[in-house]
This record gives sequence, structure tokens and C-alpha cells, in this order.
Amino acid sequence: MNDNASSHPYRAGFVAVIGRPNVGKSTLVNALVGSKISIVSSRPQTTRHRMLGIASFPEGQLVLVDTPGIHAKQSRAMNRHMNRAARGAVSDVHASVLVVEAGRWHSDDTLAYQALKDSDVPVLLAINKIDKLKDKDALLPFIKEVTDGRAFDSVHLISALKGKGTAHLVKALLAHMPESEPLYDEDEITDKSQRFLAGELVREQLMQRLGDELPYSATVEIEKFEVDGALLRIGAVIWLEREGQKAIVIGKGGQQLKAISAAARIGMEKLFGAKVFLETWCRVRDGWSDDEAALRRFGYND
Ligand SMILES: Nc1nc2c(ncn2[C@@H]2O[C@H](COP(=O)(O)OP(=O)(O)OP(=O)(O)O)[C@@H](O)[C@H]2O)c(=O)[nH]1
Repeated sequence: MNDNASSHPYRAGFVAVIGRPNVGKSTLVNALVGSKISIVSSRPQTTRHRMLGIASFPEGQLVLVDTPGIHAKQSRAMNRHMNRAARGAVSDVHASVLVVEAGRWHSDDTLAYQALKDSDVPVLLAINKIDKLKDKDALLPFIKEVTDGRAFDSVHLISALKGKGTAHLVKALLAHMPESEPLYDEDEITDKSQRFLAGELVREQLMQRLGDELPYSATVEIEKFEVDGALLRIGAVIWLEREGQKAIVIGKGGQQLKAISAAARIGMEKLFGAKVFLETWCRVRDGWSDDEAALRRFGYND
């Protein structure tokens, strides 16, 4: 068994990070892992897949299961997939973190809480975005409101964005993990391939730059991922649902697509520690986000 300096046993296990869309789950996972493995945008429902973030500390290892936000609207196949991925993550973990936004409790928070309570593992509450609250005195009544009639193992006030309060949350989570050898090498940060992460980095730029003009259904497929000496040659296809959406993504004189590619390439170079040559194209396939077979082709497997 791997003992640290103070001879506490090394602990390692799985933690589900659950919450409604846009509360900061991916930002929290990235903060704990120390690298940007999960994409972030101000648009709700950015995270579509369940992915593992591996956070290693001298005292132990947390394998964080980042999930799509749980929400009540399930009309499209894509949304049904996202809810299934989030609920599936709750089984087989040692603890869960329910992430909520400071000052606001939403009916979808109740839905997420209920999914956790049915799971029989310790639930820690992380009240995120405390940096946004002008009136810190409002926190006490909020804590009282959200904990009234709901059982949490502990409550943590955090700012995932600024890294505030996260050390305390890590300590509390590690205490719930079983004694174990590390589950992953300490230099591993995710279970997803570089190919997958490359696609997500392009999608992040689409979400961030195009905001509400962008159809929610846009997705990215990596057609080429080749190692060429010290260079990575990556080819990305942006899939859209209608011809008219292409003009939005490409922009005047191709400027928008150029900016998307440039920013995604910088993100890839940072994450992969290698020079990247990135090519991007737009293609159209009608109605794919409500088509279960197309979803599987684009990697939305349960
Ligand atoms: N001010 C502030 N903003 C935050 C904090 N954490 C996250 N955000 C912002 O909230 C937005 C949503 O963050 P995400 O991490 O994508 O949220 P998510 O819960 O993973 O969202 P989904 O993928 O939609 O489920 C982004 O604009 C983040 O920068 C925080 O601690 N403080």
C-alpha cells in the first residue's frame, strides 16, 4: 500500500460530478485535474458525454466522472442520451458531488438531487460560483434553504473558476474513498483519447464564438489524427443540420471558421504538448441530432 509522508493510507476511488446544465461541473473537474480536459462554455448543455478526469494528489486519487447536466426536457434523442449518461454515472462510484449555483435553486437541481439520493453513496454539496455573489450574507439563508429536508454528507462553498474552496472539497472526498493503490498512472488525466479531446476543443470554440446563432446540434468528427514526427496532423469535420447553418459557421470570407480553427489549435497544442496542423471543414447532414443511428456514429454511445 502506497503510504504518504504522514503515514495516512493512500485512498483512491470514483466520484460522480452531477448537476443541472451550466452550474460549473466541467470547470470543477478541470480545476481538480489541473488541465482542461472537459470543455466549458456559458451555454447550457455543453458537456454531452460522460468522461473521466483523473486528479492525483499525494494523499490519494479521485477519478471524477464528469457528466452532462441533468435536465427535465428530453424531447430529442440527444437530450435523452445526455440524461442517461448522467444517471448512469451515479452507479459504481464511492461518492457524488452535487454542484449547484450559489443563490439559485432550480427545479432541475431537485431532479439531480433525487437521482443521487436513490444511489446510496455519500453526497457532498458544492455550492459553486460564490465569486459571483455580491452579497455574501445571502449565502447563509441559501445554505439553510437547500439543506432543509435534504441530507448531504458535507457542504462546500467553492469557486471552481478561481480555485477557491476546492482543496477542502478534495480532502472531504478523499476521506470517502477506499484505501487503494492508484487506479491510474499519476500522469494520466483522462480516459478519453487525444482524438476525442481534439474534437471537443473544436466544439468548444463553436459554442463559445457562435453563441445562440449556432444550432445546438452542431457536432465535430475527427476524420484524421496522424503523428508526423513532432507534428500532429488533425482533420476535423463540423457537422451541421442545414445548408444555411454553414454560412454562419464559415463567416464572411471564411473569417469565423479561421478563428475557430486557430483557437482550437492553440488549445490542442497546450493540451497535447505538440505542434498541431489543423484542417477544418463543414458538412451537412439533415436532422442528425434526433436520429439514434447518427448519434452512435458520432460517438454518443451509452
Ligand atoms: N463566475 C464563475 N463562473 C463559473 C464558475 N464555474 C463555472 N463558471 C462558468 O459557468 C459556465 C458553465 O460552466 P461549465 O463548467 O461548462 O458548466 P457545466 O455544469 O459543465 O455545464 P454543462 O456542460 O452545460 O452541463 C462557464 O461560463 C464557466 O466559466 C465559478 O466558480 N465562477
